[in-house]
Amino acid sequence: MTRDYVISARNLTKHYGDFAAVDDISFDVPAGESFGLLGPNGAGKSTTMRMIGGVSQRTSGELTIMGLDPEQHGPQVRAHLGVVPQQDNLDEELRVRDNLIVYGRYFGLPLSYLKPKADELLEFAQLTEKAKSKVDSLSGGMKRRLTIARSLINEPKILLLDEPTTGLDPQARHILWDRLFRLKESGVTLILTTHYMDEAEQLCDRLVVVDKGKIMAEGSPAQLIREHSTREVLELRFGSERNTTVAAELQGIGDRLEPLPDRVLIYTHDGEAALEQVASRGLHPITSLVRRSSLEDVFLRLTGRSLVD
Ligand SMILES: Nc1ncnc2c1ncn2[C@@H]1O[C@H](COP(=O)(O)OP(=O)(O)OP(=O)(O)O)[C@@H](O)[C@H]1O
Repeated sequence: MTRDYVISARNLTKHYGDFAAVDDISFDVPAGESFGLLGPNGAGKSTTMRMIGGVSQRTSGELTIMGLDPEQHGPQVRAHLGVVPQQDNLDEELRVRDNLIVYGRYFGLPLSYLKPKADELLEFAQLTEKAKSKVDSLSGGMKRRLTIARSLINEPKILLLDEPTTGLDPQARHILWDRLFRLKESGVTLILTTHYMDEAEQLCDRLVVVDKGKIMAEGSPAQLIREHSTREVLELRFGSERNTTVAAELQGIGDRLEPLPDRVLIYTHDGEAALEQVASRGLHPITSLVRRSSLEDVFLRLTGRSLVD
């Protein structure tokens, strides 16, 4: 069966001593899909990525990449993979274009291929004008794009992206998302980890929600929201003292109530109607907001915690 999927994990487990960083997870990724692991810090996302990349040994379970076990066929598997690690590990001493060429040499690729390929990738990463700049003069977003360009030097079928936009400002994130979207359109399978629900919603066809090494739910962003949350959410702020105590007075409004330290969430199919009910009980929040449910709500529902600490 595994030949239908570019990645298959069965009961994949990784222990550090007694601690299960990845705890019996199974998933399959078909070719061309953009697949995400969404979860908070420490959920086991990077550990899973390292096992896929063949740089960390699993404790038990099965894992195949393009039908091959990365522990037994490391070089063949790596030839299909592009890897974008959580921390950029560019060669700061080298100029931008040379980073691509030197990296390509590790794969044994000839200069006759690498020179035009580097130019093509710089164009793709919108870094052509920076070709001769030193890496340390680039912004965070540019470094990230260069790392992605570098990961594409061997024309991988699968791109592993560990937290691709962590630490970037909104504009830099949007440029990056656009580039990743183009890669997906060109047929590259994207595997990404993120703790940003908006990133998961933007980029992932399908994702697994992970927490404490386990898969809590799996589906497309829309499916997950449909299955684990209501259509709308009414967010009320009563002030830090009142948010938790007011919950008793809100009982019965909407489908579910979630009192958080900074706000109260009311899950409902009709936020405006719920807000009217709140007012009819003589309760007056400082602010109120009706919004659509997001993956953040799914995560809160499944784990009782927020995605971002
Ligand atoms: N080499 C290691 N030795 C011991 N424990 C480790 C090691 N690497 C990771 N862990 C632990 O395994 C758990 C999962 O870590 P992992 O880095 O996979 O999480 P993550 O979901 O990627 O989060 P982050 O975004 O913070 O990297 C964490 O509790 C971490 O402390």
